[in-house]
Amino acid sequence: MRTTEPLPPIAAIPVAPALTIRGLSKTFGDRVVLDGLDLDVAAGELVSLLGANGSGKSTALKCVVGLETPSAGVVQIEGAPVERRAAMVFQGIHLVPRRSVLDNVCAGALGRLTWRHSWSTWAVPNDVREEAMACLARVGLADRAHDRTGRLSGGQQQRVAIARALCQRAPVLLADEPVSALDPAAAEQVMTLLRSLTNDGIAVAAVLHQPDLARRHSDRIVGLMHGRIDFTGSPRDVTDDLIGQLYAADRGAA
Ligand SMILES: Nc1ncnc2c1ncn2[C@@H]1O[C@H](COP(=O)(O)OP(=O)(O)OP(=O)(O)O)[C@@H](O)[C@H]1O
Repeated sequence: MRTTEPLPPIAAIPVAPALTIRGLSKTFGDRVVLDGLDLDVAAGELVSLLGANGSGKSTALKCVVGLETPSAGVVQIEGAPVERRAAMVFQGIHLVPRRSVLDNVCAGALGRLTWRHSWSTWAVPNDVREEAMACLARVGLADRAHDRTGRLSGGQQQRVAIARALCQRAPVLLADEPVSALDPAAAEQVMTLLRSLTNDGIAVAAVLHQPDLARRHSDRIVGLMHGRIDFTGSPRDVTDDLIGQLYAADRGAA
């Protein structure tokens, strides 16, 4: 099922979704990468974004989290401007390997600490360390809190990155190819974890290159083509044909 119908304007939405994107556009030079993207993700929903290389998936997430500045459009979290309220995990994980697992998770709280606190652990208040420990317990790694992060496997490090995102207390978690570098068992574990976060009311948007994982773990799958939504539907409705068309039609966009 293809949907080309635009989503309603923000003013007409009775209860704001966790994440609302309207008319999001991004150009790099004369290249249009996002072309009026509309997307909602509800609290407690996991939405997977599929699309060929270059279709604009990562750019869309970066615009939400503030790593790119949109050329046009509106992004809101719970009906308000974004302001650091979306957390992001990446394929490349982006932890500090020499620091302890707990230090890395505490870093998620840095955005809300005063200038007197710093990356140094002794300056991190006890309540933040306790919260970071709870986030680590949530991802099943409390027993590794004092290990050097670089000693953990890729799948474990991705779970630490998710714990750091939880420590940010963001209602929206964006995951850009979170399992692309992982073996199948670790990928399954990370997707199961992301899925479980929706039970806590977190809205999750994940860019994936694995349609099977998307089908098994998502509430909704969105296909992106040339920076616009090509289709959106439940995993049951997103057929192999539809996915095949998504990748075939966009071939060469990257
Ligand atoms: N900072 C940038 N400057 C110029 N072009 C960029 C920049 N970032 C992204 N692009 C271009 O925008 C297009 C979309 O990139 P994006 O990373 O969003 O695609 P994607 O759908 O996530 O692809 P992939 O699946 O390969 O990660 C690509 O052609 C890319 O080269």
